[in-house]
Amino acid sequence: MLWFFNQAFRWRPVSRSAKVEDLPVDSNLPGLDIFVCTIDPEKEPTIDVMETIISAIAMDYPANKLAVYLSDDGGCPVTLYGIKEASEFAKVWVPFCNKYGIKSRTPRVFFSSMGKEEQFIRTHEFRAEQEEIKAKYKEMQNNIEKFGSEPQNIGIVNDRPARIEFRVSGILSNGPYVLVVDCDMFCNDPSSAKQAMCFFLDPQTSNYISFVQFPQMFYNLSKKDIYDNQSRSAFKTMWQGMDGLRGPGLAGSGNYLNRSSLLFGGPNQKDDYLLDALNYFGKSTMFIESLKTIRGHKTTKKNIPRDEILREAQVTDPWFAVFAFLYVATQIQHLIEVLSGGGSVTMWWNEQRIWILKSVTSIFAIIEAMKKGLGLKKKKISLSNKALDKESVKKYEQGRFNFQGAALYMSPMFVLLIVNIVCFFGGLWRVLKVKDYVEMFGQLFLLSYIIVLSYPIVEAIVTMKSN
Ligand SMILES: O=c1ccn([C@@H]2O[C@H](COP(=O)(O)OP(=O)(O)O[C@H]3O[C@H](CO)[C@@H](O)[C@H](O)[C@H]3O)[C@@H](O)[C@H]2O)c(=O)[nH]1
Repeated sequence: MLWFFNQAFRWRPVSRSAKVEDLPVDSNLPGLDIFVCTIDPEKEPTIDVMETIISAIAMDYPANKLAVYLSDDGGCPVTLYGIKEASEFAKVWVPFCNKYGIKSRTPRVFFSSMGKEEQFIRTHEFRAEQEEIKAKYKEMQNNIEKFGSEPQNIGIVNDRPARIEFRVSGILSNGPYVLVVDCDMFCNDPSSAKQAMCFFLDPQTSNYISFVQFPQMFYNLSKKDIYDNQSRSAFKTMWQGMDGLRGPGLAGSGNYLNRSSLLFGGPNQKDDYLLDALNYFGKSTMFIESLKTIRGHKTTKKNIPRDEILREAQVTDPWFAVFAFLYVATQIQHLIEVLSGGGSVTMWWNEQRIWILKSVTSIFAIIEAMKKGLGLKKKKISLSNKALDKESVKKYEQGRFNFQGAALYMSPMFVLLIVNIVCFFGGLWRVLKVKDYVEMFGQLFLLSYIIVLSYPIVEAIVTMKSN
């Protein structure tokens, strides 16, 4: 069944690329508001949040058309202090990036080994300026760190999520397009905003595109990537597959959105909401005025031939009737997808392992969704920790699985695995006794495949190395 439904992703994958040179001149580009939100400086260190803010400010987009908002749901003094420091630093950082055409516009990336290629064939003047900026960068970091070391500056004043960026920005800058990023993300290509505009401003795609989703990637992946964190299958196979069907889903962040679609539905939605605006959007007359501006907004569209900005690829997969053939073919198909994208056999193996883990542990998501559907669950957002735990990072880099803290989530996996192991030995015993090799071959093969795939969990159970 799973195989069957998954084929939909392969029917008509679409891979898109944009030609920013064909966009209208900067003065004709529409406004863009970037939203970043944070809540807890202990889980989301302010220094890191400011990297995200600086990379957003440094986007290759006309300054008078770009507004960056940071919402602090925790209302912490250190966040306010941090953004003042970051905006001061941005005053030197952005001109530097523009002057030298820097691509890695997140200072942490530029000053790390990831930014090495930016250093090639550079003048003395560049090096001198770079040193000056590095000193200012360090100063900003030290100041924020010092301020954040005082307990009264990192306390959460208000832990009720406000998420008011959308309304506030509607009154202040009201950009017809918005970008949403988490506070631990940064953009690795400053032209991404312009690339997104290619889709919004193209007369053909603008009729049906409400958002442009960029793939999310981790920058500190280890070579072994045992947890399949690079999410190749999500952003290559699934998102491109959905794009060719009825369009991909939102990935939560990393998406440029048409503000009008967010407010009123699709780009062609009628004005019903505006007719009863007070009811839908509250009593702020200023905000309602801002909605009218957005509704009436006409972007300067340039007639770009569609083929020039979008490239599409179509693949049709054959239908396999025999189960064994289906199984082998699926594995080969998966392997080819991984290898053709520059991946390795280890990556293919890790993807299979994590796929099983995710499939089995998704039982918890199903329970959560059911509770929510039945109204048994209060709305609560649990925040993921972004502060690096050195011990866990070390384990990850060494390619060692870390099950600490995951005991509950792993329990269905443990149970299934133990059932598998028992069945495997039961099957072996039957083969030796009854000698029905042909009948048992398929079952024993599948059982051993799952056991080998789950080796790290078997090891954890046997040695009880982790909690
Ligand atoms: O009450 C809250 C809770 C969260 N956040 C912010 O929301 C963002 C996302 O929260 P996080 O815990 O980081 O979510 P993750 O589970 O790590 O990320 C997943 O969920 C996000 C929200 O849907 C998506 O944007 C990501 O792509 C996806 O990886 C962060 O910037 C948080 O600071 C708030 O501002 N207020």
